[in-house]
Amino acid sequence: MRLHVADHPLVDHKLTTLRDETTPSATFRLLVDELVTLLAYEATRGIATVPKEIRTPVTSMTGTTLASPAPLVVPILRAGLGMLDGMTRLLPTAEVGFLGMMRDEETLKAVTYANRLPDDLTGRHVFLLDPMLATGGTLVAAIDYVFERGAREVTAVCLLAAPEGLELVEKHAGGRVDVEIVVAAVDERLNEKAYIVPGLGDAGDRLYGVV
Ligand SMILES: O=P(O)(O)OC[C@H]1O[C@H](OP(=O)(O)OP(=O)(O)O)[C@H](O)[C@@H]1O
Ligand SMILES: O=c1cc[nH]c(=O)[nH]1
Ligand SMILES: [Mg+2]
Repeated sequence: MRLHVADHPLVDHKLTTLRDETTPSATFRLLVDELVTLLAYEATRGIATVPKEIRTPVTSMTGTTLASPAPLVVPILRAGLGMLDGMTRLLPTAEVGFLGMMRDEETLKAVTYANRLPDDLTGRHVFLLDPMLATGGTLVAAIDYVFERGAREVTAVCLLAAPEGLELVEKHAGGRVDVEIVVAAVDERLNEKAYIVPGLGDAGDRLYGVV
């Protein structure tokens, strides 16, 4: 497993406003979108390409284009949905699948309640989108889900990760070179309710309201 922590003043600046409890939903959504675009640049660094012959107005040349099959972007509902537009803006040829997962706040286990993904993901590079990697239960389940369907490579794009969650993913997929996590920041710890500290609260609620 590879971990990439974004180290950029713009990311830190936007993340600070995102964390601020006085930031309203509308601004929160805008910031998530902007942050994902910045992270997407890093997350797509290893994307497969093939040479492409083209003619410029001046001469012919061998350029580069994305390889087939197209990458699959999978937001993990609800909160991951707030990251979708920022990702597809940079990767417009990607296809999109959906995974609905929620953490049971009693057991902290991830429960899958919706799945709209192709059954066969053979050869696909899957980008999982979820702002929060807390205990890691949700991400581990999502990684298993797409690998069981034949995905070639998984890149998880998250805003915040807790060390405990990274450890769980490492334990589960540590030996795999085909798993990468790209994150804006790694926070201090989880609190007694398994919320990330200092964190930003419940990402889904801050994006879409309390359920
Ligand atoms: O790492 P874990 O401990 O599994 O927790 C992280 C998960 O919790 C949040 O979703 P939540 O269950 O709150 O659903 P929501 O997006 O609908 O709010 C978050 O968006 C992750 O999916
Ligand atoms: O801090 C946390 C942990 C899980 N889910 C969230 O939305 N926030
Ligand atoms: Mg939530």
